[in-house]
Amino acid sequence: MSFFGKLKERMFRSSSKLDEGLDALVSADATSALDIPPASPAAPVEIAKPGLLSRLTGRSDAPRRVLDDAFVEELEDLLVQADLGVETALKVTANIAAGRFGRRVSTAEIKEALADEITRIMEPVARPMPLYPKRPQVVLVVGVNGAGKTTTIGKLASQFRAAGKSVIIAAGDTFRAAAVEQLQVWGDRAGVPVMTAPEGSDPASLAFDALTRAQAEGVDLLMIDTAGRLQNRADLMEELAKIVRVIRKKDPSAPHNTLLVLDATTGQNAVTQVEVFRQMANVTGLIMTKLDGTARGGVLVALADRFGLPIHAIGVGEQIDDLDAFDARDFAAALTGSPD
Ligand SMILES: Nc1nc2c(ncn2[C@@H]2O[C@H](COP(=O)(O)OP(=O)(O)OP(=O)(O)O)[C@@H](O)[C@H]2O)c(=O)[nH]1
Repeated sequence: MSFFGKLKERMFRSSSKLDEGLDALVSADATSALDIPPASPAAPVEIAKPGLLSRLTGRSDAPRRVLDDAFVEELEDLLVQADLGVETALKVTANIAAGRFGRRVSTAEIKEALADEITRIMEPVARPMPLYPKRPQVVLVVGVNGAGKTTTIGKLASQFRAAGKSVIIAAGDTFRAAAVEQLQVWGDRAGVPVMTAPEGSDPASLAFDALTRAQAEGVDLLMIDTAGRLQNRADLMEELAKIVRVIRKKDPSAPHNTLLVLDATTGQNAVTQVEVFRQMANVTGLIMTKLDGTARGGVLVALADRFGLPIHAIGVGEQIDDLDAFDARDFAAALTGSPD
């Protein structure tokens, strides 16, 4: 199945609030759409004519609604509810209204305009994780507990292996035995060695050992998992800083990527997480998990608009191949329910 097909099917298994909301927005006024005069005499008159005439003229008899102040306000509200965030919602709505204000618009036109706006915001950030000739390339993976770090590392490792790269994983969340075990399971699935350390031991020392081994073996990629206990921010910050300090003793240019894994189902909370982790680490890219089965994917638009950080991939399921490259137009189409 195509990326779009899979994304659309999975993203909206739980139904898109945005898609349905847009339908409701326009049809809310549909009965009166035929009777309302255009707001501005200069505006083109687009009166829906049902039946034969509309078919002969090629015009759609889909419901239309005048794009007026009330419509703009409702659209803003809808976008805020869809997790785009207030700032982005206002900007996107203003851009859609520009040039259309006072005109009758159909749902299809609004969806297309919205998809275009979202694509414009997302296109610059839709970037795969860069691969460098530098060996080993050190990839630090950060994010709160449960965001999907372990799963994402497993999926990424599997994709890198399939692309012919050699990979080592370091299980840096040494405080949770279950997290280490889980990573080992993913390592086995991906066919990648996982380096572990005794429970409660120093993750920085594990990272150092893992980099030493990766250098000795000439491995292409070293992926370092980290803890995600945000409850004690100062400790976590120190832990991440120490990992970076220590691996830089072996390679001053490391880490080459710091990936922040975010859970789409947390909605606007993801914005706070980006802010917090950017203070703790030099985040170079994002991976958004659990886009399947959530109607909260709109937060990605807010993140792109606000931070401009590359979105390397999205998680659309729990299986090893459920990690896809991020495609701006496909995402916008899936989110708004506009045609592919
Ligand atoms: N539906 C779905 N579930 C996912 C996805 N990614 C991860 N999960 C699930 O989310 C849960 C948490 O994922 P983990 O990979 O354990 O998250 P973590 O960030 O490593 O969490 P800790 O191990 O607690 O630090 C697991 O049940 C995963 O199967 C995804 O893209 N879609």
